[in-house]
Amino acid sequence: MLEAIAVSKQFNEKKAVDTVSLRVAPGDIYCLLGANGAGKTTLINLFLNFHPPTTGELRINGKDVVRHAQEVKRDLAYIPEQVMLYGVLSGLENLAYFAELGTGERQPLERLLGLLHDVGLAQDAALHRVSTYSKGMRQKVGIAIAVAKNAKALLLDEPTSGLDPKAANEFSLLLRRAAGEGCAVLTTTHDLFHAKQTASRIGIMRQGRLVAEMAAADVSHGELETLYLDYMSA
Ligand SMILES: Nc1ncnc2c1ncn2[C@@H]1O[C@H](COP(=O)(O)OP(=O)(O)OP(=O)(O)O)[C@@H](O)[C@H]1O
Repeated sequence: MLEAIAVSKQFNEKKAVDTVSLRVAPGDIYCLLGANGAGKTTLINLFLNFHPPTTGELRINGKDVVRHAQEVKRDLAYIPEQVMLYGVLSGLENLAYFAELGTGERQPLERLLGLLHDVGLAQDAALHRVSTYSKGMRQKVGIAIAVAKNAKALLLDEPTSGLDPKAANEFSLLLRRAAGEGCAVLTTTHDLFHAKQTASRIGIMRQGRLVAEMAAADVSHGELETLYLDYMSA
């Protein structure tokens, strides 16, 4: 469970996040939409405890992310726009390293290969250096790391930007699978189509505020686009 409770973040004169409350239950995929500068990344970074909120509270599985930073880290996985992996290591070696870092235990080779297979990374590719990978392949290793860690909460910042439609679709399926295993997923995106395809809930941010929330099933692609543009021009 991810919870933001009346969270604000002020940077000097700028209120980047303004009194935002939201909740992402286990099994939910919550997509945050909003124009450049709306505050989406800042909200993700607050959950990651990259900086503390000015007011309000953020909780992961009921624990305050600032006061219980170490415990929360164990439950959490993060996939930024560019997944940070060691380029000189293979996908398999990266997974082995980060899975051990995340769980404190060395993972058996069969499990690691199984995870990479499950996220759709071919075995020969898994043995190549990550520096030769496409963005989509790096994202797959990122998801495999999150699954290996048994993350209860998954945060993603524009994960599908720059992915081709097939890779973006595969990525959506992987997110759904992670959610199906009980993970609470919060992701930002500029891609309305991806949001509608992937999310169970959609939120729209504008100038730091969460101005709309809806169940993805309650809107068509067209309605979501109209609603989004209405909010952006309001
Ligand atoms: N560390 C910082 N110091 C000062 N201002 C910041 C900082 N981080 C973000 N901001 C400001 O906060 C506002 C929200 O930025 P944020 O990156 O959260 O927006 P966003 O919705 O993620 O935008 P984008 O879609 O372009 O990624 C912007 O006006 C930005 O300039």
